[in-house]
Amino acid sequence: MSATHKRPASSLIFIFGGSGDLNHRKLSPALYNLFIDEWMPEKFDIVGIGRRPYDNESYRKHLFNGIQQFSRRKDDQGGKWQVFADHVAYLQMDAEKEEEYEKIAEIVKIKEAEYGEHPNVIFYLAVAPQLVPGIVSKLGPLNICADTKCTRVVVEKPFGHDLASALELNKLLAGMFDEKQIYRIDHYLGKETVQNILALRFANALFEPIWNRNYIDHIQITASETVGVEGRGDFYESSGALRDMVQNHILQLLCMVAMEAPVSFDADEIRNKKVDVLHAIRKISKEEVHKIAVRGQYSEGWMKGQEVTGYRQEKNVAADSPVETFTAVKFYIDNWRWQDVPFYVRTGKRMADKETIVTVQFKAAPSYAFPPESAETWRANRLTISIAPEMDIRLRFQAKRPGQDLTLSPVDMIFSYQDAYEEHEPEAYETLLLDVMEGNATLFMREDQVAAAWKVIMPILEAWQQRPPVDFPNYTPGSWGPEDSEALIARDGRNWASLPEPHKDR
Ligand SMILES: NC(=O)C1=CN([C@@H]2O[C@H](COP(=O)(O)OP(=O)(O)OC[C@H]3O[C@@H](n4cnc5c(N)ncnc54)[C@H](OP(=O)(O)O)[C@@H]3O)[C@@H](O)[C@H]2O)C=CC1
Ligand SMILES: O=C1O[C@H](COP(=O)(O)O)[C@@H](O)[C@H](O)[C@H]1O
Repeated sequence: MSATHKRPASSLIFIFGGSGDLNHRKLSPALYNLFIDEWMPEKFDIVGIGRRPYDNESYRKHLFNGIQQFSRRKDDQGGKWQVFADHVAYLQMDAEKEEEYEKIAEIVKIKEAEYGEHPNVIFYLAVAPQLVPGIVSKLGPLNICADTKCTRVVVEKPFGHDLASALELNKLLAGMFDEKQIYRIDHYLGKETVQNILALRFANALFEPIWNRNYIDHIQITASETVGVEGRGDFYESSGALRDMVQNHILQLLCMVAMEAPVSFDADEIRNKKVDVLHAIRKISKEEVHKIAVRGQYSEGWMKGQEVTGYRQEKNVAADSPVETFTAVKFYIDNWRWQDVPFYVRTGKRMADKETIVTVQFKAAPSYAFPPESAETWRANRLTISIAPEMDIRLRFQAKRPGQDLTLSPVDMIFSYQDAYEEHEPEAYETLLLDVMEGNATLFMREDQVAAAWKVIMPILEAWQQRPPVDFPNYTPGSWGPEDSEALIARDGRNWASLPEPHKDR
């Protein structure tokens, strides 16, 4: 997130996992769109790495197929794809074999000679987390990494499997690279609407005075998905919703909502402010986990007229899997701004709707002169930040309904990206890849942030591991998760907010 972007210096990008799903769906489309928008460097090359037997031509075809399915621009843009594809090559190698890394060193030498300069050399590790330490330790001896200015390594989430493995991975990376070279990616931070939380809070004088425990009743974050694990059973069995979504995306969203004002947009300043929030999250004791955290797993059932399998019937999933596909947690942040304000978060697969939203529920008016029957009062003021797929911000307040009776109803003031701007917003990975090429780490995770986020969830993970679930599967596809999730918030006299339909009460 630079104040202004400039076209990056020449870049040579190696994508470990070049034959994988993430590259097919997200990375290649993002690089293609950056190329069309003229953000790619004048001199660049992309080398996809994998064991599958592609040659350059079949690999480019495979990537174009991904563009047609997943890119925001799905065609060749009048021949631009062909020009872009000339910069793409495939390197078939087994990343677990040290001797094969010479091929990488060779390509770097060739490209240096071709460009007439030392390019940014970027290693994007789009592979399963268990491969990461091996790759990192084999890149070191190539000595390409010694150039701290130009060489960068991008590590996909999940960063480690738990606190201990994350610390170990950090140690390994620190032995090979300078912290400035390491880009721990969390694609939520590249989303326009997530970045806009900072603009909303800190570029307006309007919200910040009331953005605290005196005016805010509670905050909710929902990241629900309608998809199941979609062939990723192998990965998901060692993950689960808490590791997959809460440790990273949701805690990062929570930090954006709860952090103090930064004094600048310097990468470390923003990251310091965010890590302060993680450190202030109230430590959860194992004994209270069952009171503040809920887990769920989807059964087989129906969604939108289609029969869908249960999690335990997915490919590569154990028939008695204890892995959660849903979780809801109540956090508290022990600092002056947020003392005793609950943050309810929930995420799950195969839920009723795809929505990522932050809801800021303000307290009720202190005294209500209107007749009590005129309206429900406590939900009157609410700010809803829709991150995806809707991209808008809605401020809800009470208004008098037209007519002779004194009846109030909530109305929404809406800022919609689509209506407000003609420009198409870039995909998260476009922003993040451009930042990597430019060497800007503001939207990436620092090692202490990753560790602090693991510390927050470790008590839950440990308690759940000690007590396997007895009621799985416990929610049906197309629902809002297990009943316990409703109970978690209802016990506090509140309920989950879903995306408001504009003016539905009219
Ligand atoms: N898919 C997604 O939407 C998202 C994925 N991520 C993260 O990205 C990472 C990759 O995920 P995804 O793309 O889905 O996984 P895939 O299973 O689709 O891809 C794994 C990749 O790793 C490569 N690979 C595995 N073993 C080796 C080896 N020994 N040598 C060389 N290459 C190897 C595979 O290549 P080959 O089989 O050719 O050897 C393949 O390209 C994960 O950490 C995931 O959490 C993060 C956000 C979203
Ligand atoms: O990182 C991940 O995120 C996706 C959800 O991303 P979104 O941008 O579509 O909200 C999730 O499906 C996946 O399990 C997880 O690994």
